[in-house]
Amino acid sequence: MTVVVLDGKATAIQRELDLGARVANFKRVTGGRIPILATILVGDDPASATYVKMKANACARVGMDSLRIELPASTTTEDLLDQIHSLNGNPDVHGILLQHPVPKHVDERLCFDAIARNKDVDGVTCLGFGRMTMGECAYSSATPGGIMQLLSAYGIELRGKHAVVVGRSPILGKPMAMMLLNADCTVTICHSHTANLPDLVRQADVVVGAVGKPAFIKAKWIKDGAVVVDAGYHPDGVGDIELKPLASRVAAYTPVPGGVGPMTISTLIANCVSSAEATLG
Ligand SMILES: Nc1nc2c(c(=O)[nH]1)N[C@@H](CN(C=O)c1ccc(C(=O)N[C@@H](CCC(=O)O)C(=O)O)cc1)CN2
Repeated sequence: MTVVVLDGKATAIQRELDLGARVANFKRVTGGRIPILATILVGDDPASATYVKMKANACARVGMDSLRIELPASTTTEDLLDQIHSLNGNPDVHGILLQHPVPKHVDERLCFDAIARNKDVDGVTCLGFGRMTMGECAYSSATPGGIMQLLSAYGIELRGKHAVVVGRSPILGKPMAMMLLNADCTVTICHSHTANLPDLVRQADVVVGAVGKPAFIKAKWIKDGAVVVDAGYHPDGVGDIELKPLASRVAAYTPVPGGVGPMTISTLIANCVSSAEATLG
């Protein structure tokens, strides 16, 4: 059986070429303005700091600017809301990224939902989720949007397939399930407390690991010929799915690293470029 490696790194590099051309065109038609992504990092979680840096680097690669806001762990919900409101009102800023997770004492949902609809390029607001679910125009949530782009880039047929999403987080599992539903999949949403998880995963034509627990989904649960998407990112190149034993008997799979992660970042950047272009009228 031919096994397709869904190479997110290569696909994201390819996509960045197109984004670079769009940014250059934006500069040309605006007489030199540059799309700007504002990133907000609250606290000192080293992994979050790395992801924000990776996003700023991606902005630079396509010719965009980033406005990096770093706030101490003691930041209150009110302080963070003030920052977001100020960025909402800043005409030079085209997109706002609030890195998740924020410290526990901060009301993350309230802060996500304070991001203006036209700057929600990370697709984290309830409004954006609702609009996307209803098939209305909205910026896609970065990781699920990146996964859909990757599946499309490799011509993976989704219509009529049974997709099992393991995970139900607001920025990953829930929007992923809705995007697959909108792509005509039959979708089952599971999580770490689902009683008959192995039986449900065994039925999947498409499995998405989005549970946030290292190697939680076992290779033996997954049927031959399935499409396997691992959205987990844990130290030492471990995802949410036990991938190694699967690599020779599935139809396609995303490697970790180099699969979903780079597509998350390129989707955020693509949404920010689209937001800048939308200001051109
Ligand atoms: N506001 C958000 N917060 C978080 C999101 C998000 O989409 N929006 N996702 C995750 C973390 N994340 C981005 O923020 C992220 C994680 C991993 C990668 C990635 O590319 N990983 C590489 C490997 C790491 C490396 O090279 O150092 C890979 O998979 O190849 C990108 C983004 C939580 N928070």
